[in-house]
Amino acid sequence: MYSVKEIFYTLQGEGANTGTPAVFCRFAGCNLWSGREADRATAACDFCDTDFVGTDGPGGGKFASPDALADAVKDAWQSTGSDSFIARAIKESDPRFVVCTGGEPLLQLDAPLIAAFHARGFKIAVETNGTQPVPPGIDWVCVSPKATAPVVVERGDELKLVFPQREAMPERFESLDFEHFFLQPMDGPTREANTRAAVEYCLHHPRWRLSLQTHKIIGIA
Ligand SMILES: C[S@@+](CC[C@H](N)C(=O)[O-])C[C@H]1O[C@@H](n2cnc3c(N)ncnc32)[C@H](O)[C@@H]1O
Ligand SMILES: Nc1nc2[nH]cc(C(=O)O)c2c(=O)[nH]1
Ligand code: SF4
Ligand SMILES: [Mg+2]
Repeated sequence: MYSVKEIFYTLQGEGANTGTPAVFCRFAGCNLWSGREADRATAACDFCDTDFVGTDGPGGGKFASPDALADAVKDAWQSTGSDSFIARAIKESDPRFVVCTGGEPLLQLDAPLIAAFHARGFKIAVETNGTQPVPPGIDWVCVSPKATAPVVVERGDELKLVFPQREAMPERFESLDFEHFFLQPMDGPTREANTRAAVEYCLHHPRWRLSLQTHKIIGIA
């Protein structure tokens, strides 16, 4: 059984794949925060910008099998919500991309679900907090470490650090085995100052690049 908050089709807004069309599969639940505001101040991760509680979002639900969830993701591919726009011809040969996020997706994403996505022609990306081992077969691994939480994932495609975090400064991570290193300004009341600080850090440490949450800038999901 998989618990999914929401499934939606949009452009990846962050990191090296920014601008890439993808189905987002947002799994419910996280090991670093309950998702309740009352617990935020004492949570291991206290700046989360996401509602991942329950299964009540668009396309969300409880899925009894890998095939059921992978079919729902496939049905969401190219579902733009504006059907009158153009007649859509979905080519089986087109690349398909699913971003598994949450919540913490690696509490639920397992080998049978990876196989079910691949069987439907999807490349699979994951957005993870790095505290859970990554199962084999995932095509793109994005790790976003959180201050006090132990990181067990030491390699991947991109390391995307929300900045600044007092106990997770970039120097702690730059010896890990990632292809891309990004700083993403922490959204919230100090977002503008955080953005200026991230720009400054990248200018002084050029192996780090800036990741903006472009979907928020342009007002898409
Ligand atoms: C909501 S998390 C879900 C996936 C996973 N639990 C994780 O933390 O990577 C998706 C991405 O949003 C980032 N994020 C969460 N809250 C943020 C905030 N306030 N500002 C900027 N990025 C944030 C996370 O660091 C992560 O890269
Ligand atoms: N457009 C868009 N891109 C994203 N990249 C990572 C997201 C996430 O919440 O994991 C996200 C999201 O919520 N929307
Ligand atoms: S680890 Fe990810 S999903 Fe969990 S609270 Fe932090 S940002 Fe949100
Ligand atoms: Mg998001």
